[in-house]
Amino acid sequence: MKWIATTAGFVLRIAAGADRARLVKAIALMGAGYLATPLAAAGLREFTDAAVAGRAGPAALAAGAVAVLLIMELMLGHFAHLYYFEVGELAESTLNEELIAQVNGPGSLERLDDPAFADTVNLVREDLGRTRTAVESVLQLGGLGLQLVVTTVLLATLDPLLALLPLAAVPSVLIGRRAQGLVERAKEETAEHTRRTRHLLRLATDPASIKEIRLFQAERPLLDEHDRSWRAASTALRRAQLRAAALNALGQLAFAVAYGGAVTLLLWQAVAGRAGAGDVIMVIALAVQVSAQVAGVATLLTTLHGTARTLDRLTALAAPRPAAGTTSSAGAVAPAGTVSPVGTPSPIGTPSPIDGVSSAGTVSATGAMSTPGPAGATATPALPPGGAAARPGPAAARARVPDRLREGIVLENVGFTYPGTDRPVLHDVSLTIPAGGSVALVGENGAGKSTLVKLLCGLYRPTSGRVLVDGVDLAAVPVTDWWPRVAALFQDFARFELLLRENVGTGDLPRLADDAAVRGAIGRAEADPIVAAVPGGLAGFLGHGYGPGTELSGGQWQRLGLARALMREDPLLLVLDEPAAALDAAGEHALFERYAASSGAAGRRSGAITLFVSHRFSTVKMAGKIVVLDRGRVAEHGDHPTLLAAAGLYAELYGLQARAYR
Ligand SMILES: Nc1ncnc2c1ncn2[C@@H]1O[C@H](COP(=O)(O)OP(=O)(O)OP(=O)(O)O)[C@@H](O)[C@H]1O
Repeated sequence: MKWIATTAGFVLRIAAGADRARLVKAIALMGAGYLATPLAAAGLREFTDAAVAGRAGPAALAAGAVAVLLIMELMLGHFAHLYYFEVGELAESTLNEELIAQVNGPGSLERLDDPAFADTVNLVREDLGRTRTAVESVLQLGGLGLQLVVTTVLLATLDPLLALLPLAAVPSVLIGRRAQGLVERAKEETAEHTRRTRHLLRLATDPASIKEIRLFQAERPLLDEHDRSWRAASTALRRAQLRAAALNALGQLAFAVAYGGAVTLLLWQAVAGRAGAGDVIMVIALAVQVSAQVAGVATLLTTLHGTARTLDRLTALAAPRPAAGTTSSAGAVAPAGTVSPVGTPSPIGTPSPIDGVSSAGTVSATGAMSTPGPAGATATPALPPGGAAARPGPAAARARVPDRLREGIVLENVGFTYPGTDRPVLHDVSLTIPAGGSVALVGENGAGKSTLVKLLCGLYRPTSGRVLVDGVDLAAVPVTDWWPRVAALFQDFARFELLLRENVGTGDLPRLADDAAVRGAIGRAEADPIVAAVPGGLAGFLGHGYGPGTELSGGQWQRLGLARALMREDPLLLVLDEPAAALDAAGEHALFERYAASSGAAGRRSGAITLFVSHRFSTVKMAGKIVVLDRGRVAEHGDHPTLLAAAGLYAELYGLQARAYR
C-alpha cells in the first residue's frame, strides 16, 4: 500500500507546486462536502426517532439539519471541482514540461532511436492527459477516506461488529488493483501495435504523404495494414478488459454479501428490541454509503494505480539506459537538476556521460592536429592500435569550448553504431578539418554523411574514437556549451508553423525579436522574396497547421531553414546538410557563391569551419576540401583537382554527373 502514499504524495506535490492556494481551498471544500454525507445519515436517525416519538420540534430541527447537509454535499463538491479542475490543468502542464525536458534533454536523440524509449514516451504522453483526473482522484480518495472513518465510527456506535463492514471492501480493492494491472500490462504489450496504428493513420491523413499514397494507389494496403495493427492491439486489450471486468465483479460480490449481513444484523436487533427505527434507517443509509464508498475507493485506486504506472514510466524515461549498439558510450541523458517524480534521488539529476565530464580527458595528447596542406587539408594520422589507451586520464576540470578555432576539428578513428542496431554505419573515420576551412562531404546515399554531421554537431556521440575541437574532446565538453557555437541546416529541417519572424529567429533565440537580426539572416539566405510574398511579412503566419497561415513550397521552407541556420553570426561550425536540395540549380549556385564569400570572412574572423553535404558536384568543387565517404569509410579526400587527378571514386562520380549534364 506504500505506492498509494507515494503516488498521492507525488500528485499533491505537483498540484501544490502548481497552485497551493487553490489546492487548499479545493481540499477544504471537498472535505466538508464528503463529511456531510454520513452526518446526514445520523441526522436521519434523529429525525426518525423524533418523528416516531411524536416530537415535532426536534424532528423539524433534524429535518432542517439533514437538508442543509445534503445541500452542502452537492454544493461544496461543485465549488471544489472548480478549484481542483484548474489545479489539475496546471499540474498537467508541469508534467508536460517534465516530459518535454526528458525527450529533449541532451543526448535524447540516441534514446528516441530506442523503440522501447519511444513506446514509453507515447504511453506517458497519453497518460499525462489524465493528470487532472489524477488530482481529482487523490482529493476524492482523501474525502472518501474521511467519510469511511466517520461512517465506521457511526456504525460502531450501533454494534461493534458493524465496524468490520468496511473491511469487506478490502478483497474488492485488491481484486480491482489486480484487474487494472492486467489492463496496464496489455497496454504495454500492445504498445508497438498501437504506435504502428497511429503512424499508419498519420500517414493516411497527412497532406505530405497523401499525394504519394494516392499516386501509388496504396490506400487499400495501408488501410489493411492499419486494420491488422489495430485488431492486434484491440483484441489483446479487449481480452484484458473482459478479464478485468470479471475480476471486478467478483470483488463487488464479496462486498454485497457483507452488506446484506449488516442490514440483517440490525433488523434482528430491532426485532429483539435492542435497536430503534432510527438505528435501522441509519444503518441502511450508512451501509449504502459504505458500498458506494468502497466502490469509489476501488475505482479511484485503479485510477491512482494508472497514475503510479505513469510515474514509473516517467522515472524510466529519466533512468540512465545502456546504449544499444555494440560499444556505444552514449548513455541516457536528461536535463540536470530535475527532480524524480517520486521524490527519490533522480537519475535525471545524475551527471550523464554526454553533458558531464567524460573520462576521455580534455586536450588531445595525440598531437594529431596537422597543419593545413596546400589544399587546406591533411589527413590525420590514424592512431596506432590501442590508441585509445594513449588518452589522458580523467579530466580534472570541465573542458571548455574555445572562443575561436585556431587549429580545427579532428576526427580520430571515429566509429558509430545507431542505438538499437548492431550495424556500424561509420568505421574508423580519421580526418582533419582545418580552422577557417570549408569542407564538402560527398558520397552515395546511405554512405554516412548525415550521421557524420550529427556527430560533429554533438547530437550523437561516437561509439568509438574521438572528435576533437582544437584538441578538446567533444565528449569532455558539456554539449550545451558546444551547441551555441554550432549553426546547422539539417537535411530533414524543421518546418516551424509559427510567425515568419519566429521561424527564422529560433536559430538564435536571444535575438528572436530582433527584426534587424532576423532580416540579416534572411538576406544572407536570399530569402527576402519569401518575406515579401507572405502577407504580414515577418509577422505573417506560416503553414496551415494551426491557423490561417501561408503555405510555402518545399524550396521556400528550406530557404527559411537556411536563414534560421544563419541566424547565429559567430558559430565555430556551420553545417549545411544538402541545403540546396530543394532549390533550383541557379538558386543553388548563387547561394553557394555568396555563401563561400561570407564563410571565408567568418573563417578569417573566428576560424569557423563550414561543412556542407551536397550531391551536386558543381557546388562541391568550390569547397577547400572534399571528403568522399563510401559505406561509412573515408574513401579519399583532397581538393577538386587533386581528387580528379587521383581518378578514384570522386572522379568517377564527378564524371557521371558531368556527362549527364553535357
Ligand atoms: N536514426 C537511425 N537509426 C538507425 N540507422 C540509421 C539512422 N539514421 C540513419 N541510419 C542508417 O545509417 C546509414 C547512414 O545514413 P546517413 O543518413 O548518414 O547517410 P547519408 O550519406 O547522409 O545518406 P543520404 O545521401 O541518402 O542522405 C544508413 O544505412 C541508414 O540506414
